[in-house]
Amino acid sequence: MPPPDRSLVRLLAGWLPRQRWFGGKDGPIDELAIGTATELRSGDPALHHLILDVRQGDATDHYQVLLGVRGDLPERLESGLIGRLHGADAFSGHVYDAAYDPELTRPLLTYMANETLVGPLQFRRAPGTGIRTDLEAAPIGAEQSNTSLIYGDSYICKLFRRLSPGVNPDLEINLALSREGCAHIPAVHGWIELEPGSGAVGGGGDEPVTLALLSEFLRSATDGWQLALTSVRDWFAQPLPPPGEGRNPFPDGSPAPHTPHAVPVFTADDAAAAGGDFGAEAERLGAATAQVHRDLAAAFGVTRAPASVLRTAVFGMNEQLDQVSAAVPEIRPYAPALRAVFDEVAAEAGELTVQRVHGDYHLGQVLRTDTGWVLLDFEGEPARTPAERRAPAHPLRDVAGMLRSFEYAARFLLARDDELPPDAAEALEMRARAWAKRNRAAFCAGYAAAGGPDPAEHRALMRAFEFDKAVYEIRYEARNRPSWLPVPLRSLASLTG
Ligand SMILES: Nc1ncnc2c1ncn2[C@@H]1O[C@H](COP(=O)(O)OP(=O)(O)O)[C@@H](O)[C@H]1O
Ligand SMILES: O=P(O)(O)O[C@H]1O[C@H](CO)[C@@H](O[C@H]2O[C@H](CO)[C@@H](O)[C@H](O)[C@H]2O)[C@H](O)[C@H]1O
Repeated sequence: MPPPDRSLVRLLAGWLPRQRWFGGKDGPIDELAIGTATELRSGDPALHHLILDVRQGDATDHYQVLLGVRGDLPERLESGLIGRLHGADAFSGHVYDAAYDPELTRPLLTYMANETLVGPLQFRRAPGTGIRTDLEAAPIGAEQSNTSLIYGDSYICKLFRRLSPGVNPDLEINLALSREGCAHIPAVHGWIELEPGSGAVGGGGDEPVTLALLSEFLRSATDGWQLALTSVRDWFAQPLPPPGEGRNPFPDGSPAPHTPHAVPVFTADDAAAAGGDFGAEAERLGAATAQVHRDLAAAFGVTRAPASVLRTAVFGMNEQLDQVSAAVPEIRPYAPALRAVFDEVAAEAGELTVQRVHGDYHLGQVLRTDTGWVLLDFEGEPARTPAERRAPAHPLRDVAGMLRSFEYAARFLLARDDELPPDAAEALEMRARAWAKRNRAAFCAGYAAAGGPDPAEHRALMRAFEFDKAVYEIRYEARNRPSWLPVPLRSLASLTG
């Protein structure tokens, strides 16, 4: 019989690729090893903290797993089952994802409150805060790149799944923005890190490696994606006008659709009649975004980047497009139009002012609380390298990310419904365009009015950033959520058409 740790490795290698947060779905795992294993609790149930070193081709990634071990596994924990091991060592019994086990996740709060050190793990409490230790955790149900636990209704603890060397930008930026007194982020209460120089996670130099972030849970907040979708649903549900009575939805002169279900102009009155208009919220979100950009500039500084930096960035855009075209054939018809937009920016490239930005900005990363918008998840795009995520960029990259998200929200219901009769689909496509147009404009107006660079004065750059993000999204959807692929594809068809 193989030694138990080899059996554990085999179980983990079968389980890992099925996890939503696993970033290597493109290819097989060539080798999996347990990089570090730290026992956080002995007995039954036991808790082990593992860092898995996962080699795929030439690249090795590092994933964090909280591993529970129990003799008998209660039914409520079965969804996290990784497998069963027999033997006499610490891992014998049912091994499972302990993120789903409140008995095992509760001690993490106690450790953070007491700033405990266990082996290479360092539990930290944010300066000037206390941490309650009597709360039970439940994992959040959302589709995520990481796993977040909600403790009572007080805290949310994000366990980073794919680990990067050094301090995670989410922690780094949240701490820096707190110091600036930024009103648009949740309070940081604590974090977990791997001591500097542990050698795990590809070195990490003299910086600790961030493993988890504990923040204030904004219980009464609703995320921007849900709010936007509600508004789109209301707009789609407006009764269609009788044939011939439709008005052109595009005041800028685009041709009226040749359909008996032509849609009305999306004026503020129409929107109010539909209920749930998002325009004023989009404008406030634009203003909050500009304020966070201002605080990021104050915390980390700004730099003047020569034209060559933008040309290099455009080279990267074309390179990403090549890679995605090779992997996802559906993007190929749009490639010439995308390349033309990228090349236009490269030809006109001048000096740019760059700074730290959000990096993966979309409606799912913002929460509307009773008092205003709060921004979350400053980690950057999961597929980028740690250096790319921390590199200064033009703030309009974030604006472009959010404009993409308005496109997504507008088309989400449509692109995933094959059942619509063709003329209804055409009419709803017009409504989707009108909704996106209205909210994109409101967001940009709020952003510029609050002091951000005016997107209207940087049209070519905005288009390049937006198309680059769309290319990223097409790869993201193909890899992670293939049934969503029509959403960015339809939006590309509309934006390049
Ligand atoms: N402080 C918070 N309060 C309430 N909900 C939160 C908070 N932080 C995150 N969330 C919820 O968790 C979701 C995922 O959080 P996020 O930080 O974006 O994780 P991931 O990197 O895994 O996508 C968000 O879309 C939001 O709905
Ligand atoms: O939030 P994450 O850091 O995990 O970001 C990744 O997943 C996002 C989806 O959950 C993805 O965002 C895309 O889908 C959103 C709707 O679900 C949409 O609002 C965004 O505009 C779109 O980009 C994001 O790209 C990815 O990095």
